[in-house]
Amino acid sequence: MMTFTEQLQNAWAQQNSLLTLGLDPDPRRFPPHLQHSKTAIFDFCTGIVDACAPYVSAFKPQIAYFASSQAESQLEALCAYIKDKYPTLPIILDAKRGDIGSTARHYAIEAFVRYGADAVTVNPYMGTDSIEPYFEWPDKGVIILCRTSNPGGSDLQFMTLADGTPLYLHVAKLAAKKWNTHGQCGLVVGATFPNEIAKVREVVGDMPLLVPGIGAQGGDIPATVKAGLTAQGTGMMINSSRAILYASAKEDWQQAAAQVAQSTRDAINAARAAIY
Ligand SMILES: O=C(O)c1cc(=O)[nH]c(=O)n1[C@@H]1O[C@H](COP(=O)(O)O)[C@@H](O)[C@H]1O
Repeated sequence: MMTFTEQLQNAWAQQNSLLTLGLDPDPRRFPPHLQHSKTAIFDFCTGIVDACAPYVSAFKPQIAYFASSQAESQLEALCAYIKDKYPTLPIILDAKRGDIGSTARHYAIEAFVRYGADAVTVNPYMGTDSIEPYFEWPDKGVIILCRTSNPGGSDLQFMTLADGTPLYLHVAKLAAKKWNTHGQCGLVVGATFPNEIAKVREVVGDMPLLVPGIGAQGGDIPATVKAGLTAQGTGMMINSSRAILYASAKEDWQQAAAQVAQSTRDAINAARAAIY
């Protein structure tokens, strides 16, 4: 079996894309003809996945959007659909879980066994023992919150330790030096903070970065790419969700989503080309 990072590297090259498609299905924003079916969430997400697959290198379903609609079975079906139709494109389950080890083990089973995800996002603020259970799956990706894209991300993550290191950089160092024993760790660093992306890149070598915050949150693509690219010209899963998913709520919803995915991929690739 391929590891998450091998899968990711292959997908970056095969697709010539660093774009991750975020799957955050909000039924109120679906095209009206899809809204009333019992499988609306599955139908919408698979429609978007099929339209956008040529332009992306990973999929990131956000679990809260499914759970809040009692649609976990549709998330299971969606993950199975992606595995079957796009087996080379990794699934990152965005769950941001964090809990004591015995409970975290169940979150890991949920992500890797129930949904068959290739990677999961986790919250590291309960410490080492809260993320260790995920490492019992040595091939799976564990993507750790570091410098999140939201405005409140600065409240705690930007506080400085006694030696002057900001907390988010301390997390990056722990991830690179202590937690990355299987080489399958990644870090979340928001596109809304390109300066911090560059600082994280300096301390973590080629570790993959999940970078949400372009599109609906207004992050700057060239600045983001410049700050986070590795020497190989890859190293980033740049996520966009709402700007692609809800490009149109009319009959052209799939074409409109594909168009935004394509132009986002192209903008990222133009920024890569300007550097290498
Ligand atoms: O872990 C994440 O994916 C995440 C971390 C972060 O710092 N900021 C952030 O926006 N996200 C997620 O990334 C997605 C961003 O969605 P859009 O703003 O619609 O592109 C959402 O699913 C968020 O939950």
